[in-house]
Amino acid sequence: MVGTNTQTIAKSNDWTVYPSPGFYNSDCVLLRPEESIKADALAVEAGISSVQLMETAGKSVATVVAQAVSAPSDLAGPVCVLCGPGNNGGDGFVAARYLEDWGFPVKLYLVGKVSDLSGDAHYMAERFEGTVNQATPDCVKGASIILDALFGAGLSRPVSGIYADLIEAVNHEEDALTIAIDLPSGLDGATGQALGSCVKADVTVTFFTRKPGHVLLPGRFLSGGSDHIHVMDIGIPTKTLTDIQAKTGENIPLAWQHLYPITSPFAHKYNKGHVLVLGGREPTLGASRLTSMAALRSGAGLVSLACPSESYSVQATALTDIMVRRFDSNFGFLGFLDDPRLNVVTIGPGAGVGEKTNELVLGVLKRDIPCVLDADGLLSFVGRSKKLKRKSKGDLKLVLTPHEGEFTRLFPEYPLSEGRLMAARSAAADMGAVVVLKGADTIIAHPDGRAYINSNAPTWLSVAGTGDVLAGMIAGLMAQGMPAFEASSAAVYFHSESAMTAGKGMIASDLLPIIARVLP
Ligand SMILES: NC(=O)C1=CN([C@@H]2O[C@H](COP(=O)(O)OP(=O)(O)OC[C@H]3O[C@@H](n4cnc5c(N)ncnc54)[C@H](O)[C@@H]3O)[C@@H](O)[C@H]2O)[C@@H](O)CC1
Ligand SMILES: Nc1ncnc2c1ncn2[C@@H]1O[C@H](COP(=O)(O)OP(=O)(O)O)[C@@H](O)[C@H]1O
Ligand SMILES: [K+]
Repeated sequence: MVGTNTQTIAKSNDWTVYPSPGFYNSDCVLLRPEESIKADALAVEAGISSVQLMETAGKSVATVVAQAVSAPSDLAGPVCVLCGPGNNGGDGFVAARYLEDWGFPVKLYLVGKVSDLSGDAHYMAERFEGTVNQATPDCVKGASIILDALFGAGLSRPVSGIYADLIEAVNHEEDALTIAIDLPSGLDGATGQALGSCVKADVTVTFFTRKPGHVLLPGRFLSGGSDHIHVMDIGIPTKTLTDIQAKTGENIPLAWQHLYPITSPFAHKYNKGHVLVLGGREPTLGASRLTSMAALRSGAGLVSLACPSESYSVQATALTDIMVRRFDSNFGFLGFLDDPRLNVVTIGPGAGVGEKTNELVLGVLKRDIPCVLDADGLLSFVGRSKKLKRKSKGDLKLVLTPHEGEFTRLFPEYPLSEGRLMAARSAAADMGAVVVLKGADTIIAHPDGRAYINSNAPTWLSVAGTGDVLAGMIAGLMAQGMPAFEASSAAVYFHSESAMTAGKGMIASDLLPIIARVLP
């Protein structure tokens, strides 16, 4: 892992000054359908013919099919290739040609006529020497393998009519191995949502990079799951990514490892940051304890838990490694902020929803101290989220970590029904803050439009208190100088890694000792 110590971490959020290497790397970047069509066009401009791209794409699909079976003679039924009206269908014709050459029993079905096809797809259809059959819903019956080449990046409206009937027939054929070319037909590659009917693929073969729809849910599952999505190199030069300037990526270490705080040999607790967590009130006292311990386990030098007098003795008794401090009024809490070493405040877990919490948050923001706002800290702003707005110039100082329920209440103007990615991006841009929209495909959005989609969370991470742990991890990394967007992304990734290590049946406090083991 490449790193830098906290002394050298740059203070800027201008990503043209600090380019995120992930957006220029085909392993990390996720190209939206129109961006992937642009990548194809840029490759053609660079001198690679579009026919060659399609030839390589179709051949790579055939290779994946061939690798999935030990020998063509092992197949009980044919390989059914379903071709649609565009270039995705063209890929299907190429794959069918190779598979026939290699001795596979191929049956190709087209919606419409060869003469309706145009461009490269028409050219590839002419080159196919086998029979072109008319596609009907019955055609996939008894198939051993179904190659789905109906629609890819060019899907432009909800699927209906004969296409919907075909897709339903494909999904009904449960014994067949369904392999989607580029995208399962019907999947919106930008949002991960089905547009009308959608193929449920076992395997997806895509080209150059993954697309957001392969990582967002339900698209990831409709594509066969992360381990069954193959990305094939078809000769598109990586340098096209520099021109495309895509802003969506998969949340993997490549995205942020260059800013990860590596502890210098001269480090001591006072230069590894000091996190202040607002302690809770009855009955959710444990939440802020989880947050403060997670911040400490993530490498913060010092963590203090500031508790209202009524909960002070319980919290002080329960915690050994955290400095527990008492306050009697909001004024008292804000007094803690005068400590110049304190560099991140976390408010929310178990804090209580209402005026007191609202005032505390506004007091922190007024002092311009970096702040992670979770749970009750967010809910205290329902109906008045505009008060959280930050100017997005300079360092980002605010991270909001809502789950879907909190997001919907806080930002009714950005409905999740239009896609989680878009909703998180809009809220981040509006608030001038990092928005971490939690879920099985957590999205980390920056006000400038960049966003990472997380894909390594196991289902068992969804248990009470794990969100409190995440808030502490984000604060812990920010305290060590990692910029808010990258700290949030890294924390989300390692939070899921910790859950993977903890295993099924884990509870939130199990994560705490594991965090330090999974962090670099
Ligand atoms: N352009 C290139 O150079 C390459 C393209 N490739 C393939 O080309 C695909 C993109 O090709 P296209 O842009 O032609 O798009 P598609 O083949 O995905 O589909 C576009 C066609 O479908 C129609 N259509 C869209 N939505 C529909 C709906 N709901 N119901 C009925 N018809 C609908 C459109 O009118 C158009 O005719 C990629 O997904 C990939 O598979 C690959 O061959 C690699 C190279
Ligand atoms: N289906 C799921 N699969 C994997 N992780 C999930 C799933 N649903 C939620 N999570 C994760 O579990 C955590 C729950 O956080 P949150 O909802 O804030 O819970 P709490 O408030 O109880 O701590 C988040 O990190 C979220 O991303
Ligand atoms: K397809």
